[in-house]
Amino acid sequence: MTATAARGIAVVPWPQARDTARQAGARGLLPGAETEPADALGQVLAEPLTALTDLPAFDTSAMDGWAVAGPGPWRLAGQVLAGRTPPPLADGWATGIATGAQLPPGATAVLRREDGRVSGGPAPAARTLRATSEPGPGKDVRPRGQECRLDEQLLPAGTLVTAAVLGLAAACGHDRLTVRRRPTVELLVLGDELLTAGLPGPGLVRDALGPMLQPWLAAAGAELLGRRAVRDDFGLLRDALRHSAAEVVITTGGTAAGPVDFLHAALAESGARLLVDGVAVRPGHPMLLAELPPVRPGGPVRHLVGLPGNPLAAVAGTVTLALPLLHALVGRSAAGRFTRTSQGLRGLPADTRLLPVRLTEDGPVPLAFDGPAMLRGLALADALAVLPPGGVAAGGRVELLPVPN
Ligand SMILES: Nc1nc2c(c(=O)[nH]1)N[C@H]1C(S)=C(S)[C@@H](COP(=O)(O)OP(=O)(O)OC[C@H]3O[C@@H](n4cnc5c(N)ncnc54)[C@H](O)[C@@H]3O)O[C@H]1N2
Ligand code: MOO
Repeated sequence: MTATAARGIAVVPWPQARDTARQAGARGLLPGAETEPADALGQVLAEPLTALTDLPAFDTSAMDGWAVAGPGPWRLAGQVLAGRTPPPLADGWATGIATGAQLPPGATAVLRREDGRVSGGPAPAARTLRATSEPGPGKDVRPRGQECRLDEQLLPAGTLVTAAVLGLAAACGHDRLTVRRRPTVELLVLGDELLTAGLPGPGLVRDALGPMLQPWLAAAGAELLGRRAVRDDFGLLRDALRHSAAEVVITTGGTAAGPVDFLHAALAESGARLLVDGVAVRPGHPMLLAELPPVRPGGPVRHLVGLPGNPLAAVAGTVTLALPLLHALVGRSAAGRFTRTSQGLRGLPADTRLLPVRLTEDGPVPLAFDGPAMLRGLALADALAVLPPGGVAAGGRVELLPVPN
């Protein structure tokens, strides 16, 4: 029999929940805008990155030494430094050249400094260059267009702009990049028992989710409009949902069936449509995803991700629903990360298990303190391993999900 969540939607298998979040985001793909490259870091290319030039843009010396024309020995004429435009080189002549300098027209190869001997008088033209090891045609030359040609597509739309992408974009001549606008996010932290400073006391716990989710979501490309504590009050929560200006509202806590777990009721009163209400995964079982009606008639649909209050369960909800939704809103390609495990990894009979692991030479190693209310294992983890029902046998393939870093 299919397990059913309290509000009547079937609890879905973990892969289906993630797909639903991706599809919801893809329906709301955000527009692209041109930006300064430095501001594009962590955002996603809205258009393919194409080369604005051949790379290299000119035939380039790959070594310090001499540009030579034809077979040796050669007579010597001057030198070419990086940044200069050299005169042509006639057959039988050589010129000193630096790594990265433009090869003179007529040069056929580069002779490395350590492979040549110069003999003869003090005047350069009276000197002769001989090779201890004759360079074949094109040796140590990076020919124009070796890396790419003008207009060639280098990266597809959907690529995350990393430091390496900024470097490549600069190398091929870009002064602006077109990236998707960041999705706006509001984080609502629910629970009267939560403290934002000081020591946990009787019945009181420190809010562990605000400090973890805020930087994590920002690093995932969200524009945080704010993080607010919302008391355990139905009306306050309903109004916070109704009026949030964010495209994605993320709540923590209140997803289950406790006396002050008002999230389902507040969603119902706000006119929300549940897309996921409970997932066959541990931890994180009561996570949910909903569409929220626009704040003003005709405005865009908003989304709500309800993360369970137990901290590791909230992490599970983040990787299952929040990040796939946010990534799909900006069209970020959903490339999976996989590894092999040398030891068997124990799963659950019917649910997916998300397990904090360290990555070692032998594959993922489970960390202790992986209970739903704990973060101690996660804080040492390199990833969360996705263990389908029944687990993964030794030698099997395991999907890895990101953890906050
Ligand atoms: N009768 C049932 N009880 C519970 C069920 C269930 O199916 N039936 N599911 C359990 C599971 S699984 C989880 S996970 C939790 C989810 O609970 P809620 O989302 O309603 O969260 P709360 O009740 O508000 O809090 C649970 C737990 O987490 C602590 N918490 C909450 N927010 C934070 C925070 N920001 N930082 C640190 N700790 C936080 C809170 O104090 C509670 O200890 O429900 C089970 N119960
Ligand atoms: O989803 Mo809950 O995390 O199993 O405690």
